[in-house]
Amino acid sequence: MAATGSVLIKNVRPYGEGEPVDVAVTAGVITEIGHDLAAPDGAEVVEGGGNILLPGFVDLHTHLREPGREDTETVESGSRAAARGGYTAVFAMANTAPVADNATITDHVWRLGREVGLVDVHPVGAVTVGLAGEQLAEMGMMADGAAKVKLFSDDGKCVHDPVIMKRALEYSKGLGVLISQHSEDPRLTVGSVAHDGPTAARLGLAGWPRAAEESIVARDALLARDAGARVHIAHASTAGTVELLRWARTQGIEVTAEVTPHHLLLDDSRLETYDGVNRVNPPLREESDKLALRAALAEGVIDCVATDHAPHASQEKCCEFSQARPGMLGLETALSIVVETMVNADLLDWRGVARVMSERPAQIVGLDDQGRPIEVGEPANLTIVDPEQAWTVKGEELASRSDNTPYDSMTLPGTVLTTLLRGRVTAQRDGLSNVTPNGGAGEWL
Ligand SMILES: NC(=O)N[C@@H](CC(=O)O)C(=O)O
Ligand SMILES: [Zn+2]
Repeated sequence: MAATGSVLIKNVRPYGEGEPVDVAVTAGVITEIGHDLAAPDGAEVVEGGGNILLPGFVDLHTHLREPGREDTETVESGSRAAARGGYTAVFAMANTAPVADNATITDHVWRLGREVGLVDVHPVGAVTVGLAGEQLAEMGMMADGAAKVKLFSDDGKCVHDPVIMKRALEYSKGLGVLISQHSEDPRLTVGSVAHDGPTAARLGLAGWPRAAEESIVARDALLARDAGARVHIAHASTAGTVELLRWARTQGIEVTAEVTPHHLLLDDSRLETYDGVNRVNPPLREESDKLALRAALAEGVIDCVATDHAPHASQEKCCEFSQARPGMLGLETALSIVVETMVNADLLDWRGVARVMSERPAQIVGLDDQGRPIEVGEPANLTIVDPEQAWTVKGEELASRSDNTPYDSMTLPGTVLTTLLRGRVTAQRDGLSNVTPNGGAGEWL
């Protein structure tokens, strides 16, 4: 019998640096890193094929849809999608049905995640009851529950009332937790479906102005300053938000921010087809915003990548653009989009990928067992990535229960081969690029 989590990972290059090494794992912890290590008795051997070893990714923004919309995603299907994407921890947003605004629900989601066991599922608690923006939820009860909720958000909706947001920030400081704000002034986005720019005007789509986001980012930075609290900006989407973050940092205000893969790769030129798959909140912006977001991520002004994985049923996405639900899948394609937009553009090296996909998100929420360096004594939350191997996305083949990926039929660079959670293999592709005929990505085992 192999000890729990007893694995020998052969032939991998931590952070893509140096000669390949072996990594031995016992009881979920890295016990040795070196050349030609012998497998401990009964250990599972994972062949790395000379590929890159990174710390497992941490997603601060995942929609798992359980409870309530299990037809589109469950904790299990979303966990599988996460593991295949190289993730070892995800933060499951609170806009479920019922809303995760109390400890009964956050603890329920946490337990479901534990039972599935493919990824650490950290439920996000709602900031306000029912996401209605009027009355603060019992944040303390959720923080003290079994799930030990660390991140709170009304995501999908903005905590719009400044008085409520001020109070929530004060509470979050006292509780040692973090609020992630979906920055959108709802009075500026009534009926809006697309970025407020020339494309939307030409296509006759109601525009969502940059100011709807930026005014809330600025306001919340000031509220955080006055409360002496931290605040996190979900899915930053404009060049102006980048400038505001930069300004806030110069003031010593503790604002962190995430960017989604789709805002790094796509822009509103995608809307020409009126395909509902491209509808998302905040909307795909202009090329200049996209380039500013990439530069900000490289520079560290934006801290991390978060997927905003938002599964929807096909009948909710296939309709006329303005009727389609906003949101797109992200977990299984995030690494590839980061490779395409950041690594292949020489904006990030693999240390940088580890920083934005794993280390910074873990630090931002205060996870002490994720986003750790690949060193002896650290938990073996790891992912092996083949940078040379491309794969073609097929919506219906994804582990997600939904198939609303904007990358359907696209061939993307960079493939996740194996993911390990505390030394246990949670996802594995069959075959490595150097052994798979045609260099195509192998099937998931
Ligand atoms: N991003 C989206 O367009 N949709 C998200 C909510 C959100 O993150 O705003 C969803 O829950 O579907
Ligand atoms: Zn949102």
